[in-house]
Amino acid sequence: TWSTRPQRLLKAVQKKATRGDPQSVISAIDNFCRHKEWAMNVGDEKGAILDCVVSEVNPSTALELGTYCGYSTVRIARLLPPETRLITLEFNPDYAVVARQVIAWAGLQDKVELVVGASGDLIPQMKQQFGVKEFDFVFLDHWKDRYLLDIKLLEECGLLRRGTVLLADNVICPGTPEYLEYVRTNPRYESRYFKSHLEYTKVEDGLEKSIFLG
Ligand SMILES: O=C(NCCCCCn1ccc2cnccc21)c1cc(-c2ccc(F)cc2)cc(O)c1O
Ligand SMILES: [Mg+2]
Repeated sequence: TWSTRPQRLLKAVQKKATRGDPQSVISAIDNFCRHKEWAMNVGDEKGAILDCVVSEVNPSTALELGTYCGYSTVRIARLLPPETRLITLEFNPDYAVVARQVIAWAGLQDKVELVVGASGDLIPQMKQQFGVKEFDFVFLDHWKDRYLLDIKLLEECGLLRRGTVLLADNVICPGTPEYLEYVRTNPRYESRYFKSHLEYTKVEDGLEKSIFLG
């Protein structure tokens, strides 16, 4: 039976990275994706911007939509102080199996709660089921046509507060035009575009940082 790309990425982490060393896990994935097989991690260039925003926000409770193999999960969780938590949602159970092992290899499993399911079903459960009061930071990296629906859902569920920072991947490639239009024109958001490139390529892409003004 053939292995999948996420399984081959995990093998590269287990071969090249040091257990308990998040930076070595990040480097192992970036090297695999740059030199062996492209994969849709946020990557090192956009990842550095993600690091800056996470460090600036220093969130107590963070949400990631779209775990994939756990690359951005590790990037975010490695910057979180003790007693803070990152909830990450993944729709594809096979991706989740790989991501759990990548996150564990980095030694970050105590900071991360990986939940398998669809954002539309899980976001309304965040307060009751997951004991979340509100999110300080949200990283959007899932289905591009769900970004706008899901920030409206987060608003409706009272999960955003004045100052919550939303950071969206792929606003140029593959692109999220309705989302961009909304956060850039709605007076309840203060938005800024960070120009970058599609992971491991020269194609333009970028991150949109939007602060919810309440
Ligand atoms: O599609 C992308 N990501 C989403 C994958 C599926 C997420 C599913 N999912 C996860 C949680 C969750 C919760 N609820 C509902 C659904 C949910 C993506 C694609 C590209 C890309 C690909 C080809 C190309 F030629 C150029 C660019 C680059 C990226 O960086 C990406 O992120
Ligand atoms: Mg992405």
